[in-house]
Amino acid sequence: MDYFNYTNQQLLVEGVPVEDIVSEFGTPAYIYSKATLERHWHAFDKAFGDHPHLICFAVKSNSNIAILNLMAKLGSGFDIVSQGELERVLAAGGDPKKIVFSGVAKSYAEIERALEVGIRCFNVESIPELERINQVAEKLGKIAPISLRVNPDVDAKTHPYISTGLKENKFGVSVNQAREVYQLAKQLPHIQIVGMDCHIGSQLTELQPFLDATDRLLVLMEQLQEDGITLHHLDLGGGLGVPYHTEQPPHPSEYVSALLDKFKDYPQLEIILEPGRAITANAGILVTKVEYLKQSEDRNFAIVDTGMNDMIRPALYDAYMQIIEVNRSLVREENTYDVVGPICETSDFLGKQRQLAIAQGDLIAVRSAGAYGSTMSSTYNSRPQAMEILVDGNQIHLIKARAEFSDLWRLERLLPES
Ligand SMILES: Cc1ncc(COP(=O)(O)O)c(C=O)c1O
Ligand SMILES: N[C@@H](CCCC[NH3+])C(=O)O
Repeated sequence: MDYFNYTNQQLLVEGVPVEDIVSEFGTPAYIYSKATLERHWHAFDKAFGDHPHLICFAVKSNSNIAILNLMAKLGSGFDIVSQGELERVLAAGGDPKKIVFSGVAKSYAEIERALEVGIRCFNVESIPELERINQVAEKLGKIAPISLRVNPDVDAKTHPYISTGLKENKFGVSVNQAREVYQLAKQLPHIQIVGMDCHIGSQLTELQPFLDATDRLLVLMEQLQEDGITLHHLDLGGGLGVPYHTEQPPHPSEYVSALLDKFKDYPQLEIILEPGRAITANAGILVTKVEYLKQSEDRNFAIVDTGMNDMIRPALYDAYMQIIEVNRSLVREENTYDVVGPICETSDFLGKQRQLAIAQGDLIAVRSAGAYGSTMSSTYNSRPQAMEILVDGNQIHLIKARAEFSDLWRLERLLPES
């Protein structure tokens, strides 16, 4: 069941007309469906059956505290990449024992805080980071659980900016060096080796790169066994894509069952996944109002009240996001529009050359906006970020209000009078 659908040509979220939500709260607004978030999380979790596993939701895809709280209630773990994300997860009631900490630049303070709260493990991305973790753990009198992020040198066949598993990328330790690094880790007194991880990229639409990466990790895991190192878990990262347009990525259940095929001989080995986009993207839309329709010699522009400050994916990756009318019962002439925002940048577009039947004042929605939308937003041009709303059946929750203008400079200071 799709919780975003049209009834009488009105866009609804879990049965609630988007127009009603907007008339109460205004625009621009991210609107999420709780039932969709839950369904997507369960699709991963259930597909594992009895095999030991942990779904660690990638916080970077959507870090709204209400959504993290929802994930925590489902029993989810979390993949974090900063102390900020750690504090959010804790504030949302997440269990520290289910947190894995990725990222290439963990600071002393971040490592200290993570050890203090007792996270599940550090996904270590380099030798100097390993040494730093050992040093901080020694200072605190603790043993740090670690997994080594292995860069398997697999082409994820995605946009180059979101491909992470090639040897020219900054992430992880090369698959050829990893055995040595594990040897080093074994000798460090405040390090406990618990696993191995990889993450080869985001918005992957094919299974093969995931399977190739898994094969490489399994070979390495066997070699480590010869070296007297037994892993408790393998973490295969996130990255499963979603249909933004014409893509046909595998369903989470198909993806998990293809992975599980590789682990038939390892019934005790816990598998961790770090999905972000596949849980959140299609659980949210970004609703915006058409301020102006402008005709130039060359184009028709639909100028809306949100743009790259709230949704940067089209500007950053030339990403295609579907744009739909909220009320299709209105009588409007259909036209081809570039849908652009208010920001003073030529890259400030949400979509180009789109067929839309709209007039000034109408509402339109950017689909698949639940992932990497609000989390990548900014206040550029001093525009408060879009509010966030979660629909739960017939209940509508404002989960992030739109800032007042004065909030925008709350941390800034006037110079003293001279
Ligand atoms: C280490 C790590 N894990 C998980 C994710 C989540 O990826 P996705 O949202 O594509 O599932 C990312 C982002 O690409 C990541 O860098
Ligand atoms: N932010 C990206 C994905 C990168 C994921 C983080 N490693 C996107 O919107 O598609």
